Amino acid sequence: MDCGLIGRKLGHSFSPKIHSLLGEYPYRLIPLEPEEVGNFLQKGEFHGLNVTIPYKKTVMEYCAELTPAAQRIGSVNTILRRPDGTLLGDNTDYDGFLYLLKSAGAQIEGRKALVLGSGGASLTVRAVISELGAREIITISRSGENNYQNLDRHADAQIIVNATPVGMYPNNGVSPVDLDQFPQCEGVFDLIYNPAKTQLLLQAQRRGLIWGNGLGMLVAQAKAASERFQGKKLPDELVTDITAKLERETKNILLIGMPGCGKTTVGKALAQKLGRPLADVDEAIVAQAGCSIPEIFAKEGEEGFRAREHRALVQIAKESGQVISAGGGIVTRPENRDPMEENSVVVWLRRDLHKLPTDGRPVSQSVPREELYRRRAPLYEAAAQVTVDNNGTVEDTVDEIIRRVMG
Ligand SMILES: Nc1ncnc2c1ncn2[C@@H]1O[C@H](COP(=O)(O)OP(=O)(O)O)[C@@H](O)[C@H]1O
Ligand SMILES: O=C(O)C1=C[C@@H](OP(=O)(O)O)[C@@H](O)[C@H](O)C1
Ligand SMILES: [Mg+2]
Repeated sequence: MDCGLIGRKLGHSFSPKIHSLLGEYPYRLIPLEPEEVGNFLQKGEFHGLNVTIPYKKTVMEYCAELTPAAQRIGSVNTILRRPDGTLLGDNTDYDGFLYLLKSAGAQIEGRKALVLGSGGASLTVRAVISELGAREIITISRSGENNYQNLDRHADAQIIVNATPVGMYPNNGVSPVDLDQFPQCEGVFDLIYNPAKTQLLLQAQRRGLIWGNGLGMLVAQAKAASERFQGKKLPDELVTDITAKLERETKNILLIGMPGCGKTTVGKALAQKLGRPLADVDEAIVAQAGCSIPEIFAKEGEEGFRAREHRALVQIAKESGQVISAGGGIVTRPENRDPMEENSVVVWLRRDLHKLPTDGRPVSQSVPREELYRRRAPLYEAAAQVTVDNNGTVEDTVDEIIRRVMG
């Protein structure tokens, strides 16, 4: 049984990995140029396929039959070869988005929904929301009747779904809309999964709304496709388990804590043990500035250093799957919150104050450690999801972080 994914650019697709966890069948990435698609489908050395951008509509004419979901959405993301050799076009993005809403506990019935974007993903979203009984569905597009200039018409929206690429890696940190414009909003969903939390989702989370990103949707559409490939039902827990696994593997582990508590040292050992790349924010600042941290403080003051630190963090934190050692003062600037939270599990490393060195650390030299700790402990506490003591050996600390973060 040969399966795979066709599309134009498939560089870092998660699909082969997800399908390897869903069943035992070969699943290949098959990048095709537009003129190759027809021939590939007709020649037909495959049992089942997934289809991604830009061919979800192109493939429809090669399918002898379309499922109701594929017809309604007007696009095909899953193709199945039938016993007589003809192709059935289906759409499991529908199942994927349905899962995303259900797993987040969203209530759609009777609600007014705004769908940002008018492309293929938007069609899927609208089909699902309509099926779930939304009261009104408004599509926002750049040049349509309802656009980003007249969002005030829809200030009463209760559900917002981002089906645009705005905020997607590498353009992190921007949002298609400001949620403050929607005081009645209850739930926000973003089809993007890199970063794990777009700026839109960070805003939703801070407001205490129901929210979800596109990773569960990606896994759930793959599971629905895999059920069709394998001709059998798969347990729903597989979706939750695989999503959690991918999340653990892609999220950065970001170390924060008092200056000298061991972020750089533990970070190195942790990265090595996990086989992950290591990024040290202070090292990036020094490399960029071409001089040492005490020199930066002397020339540009703490303000200058913090501005450099923020810029370095923004660049580093948008990459995935790394270990990141921050500088001790990263939590003192509110603008660092979004980049720290978008893609990382934040770990607060604690080491007894009397063990903390102060050399090469201008802040530690000007403020006594106890006083600095008094000011900063609440900030570390608020920023961290996990707290780990670093008073034993470096190896013990590394193992404890792995145990707590990787489950
Ligand atoms: N668990 C540990 N055991 C022994 N020494 C440690 C431990 N953790 C850190 N250190 C030492 O503490 C000093 C400061 O560590 P460093 O990694 O530079 O801290 P930070 O990056 O948090 O400022 C270094 O000399 C380092 O070797
Ligand atoms: O605590 C701070 O304000 C600082 C900590 C240092 O990093 P370490 O925590 O790695 O020493 C470095 O970023 C700079 O000297 C400022
Ligand atoms: Mg350090």
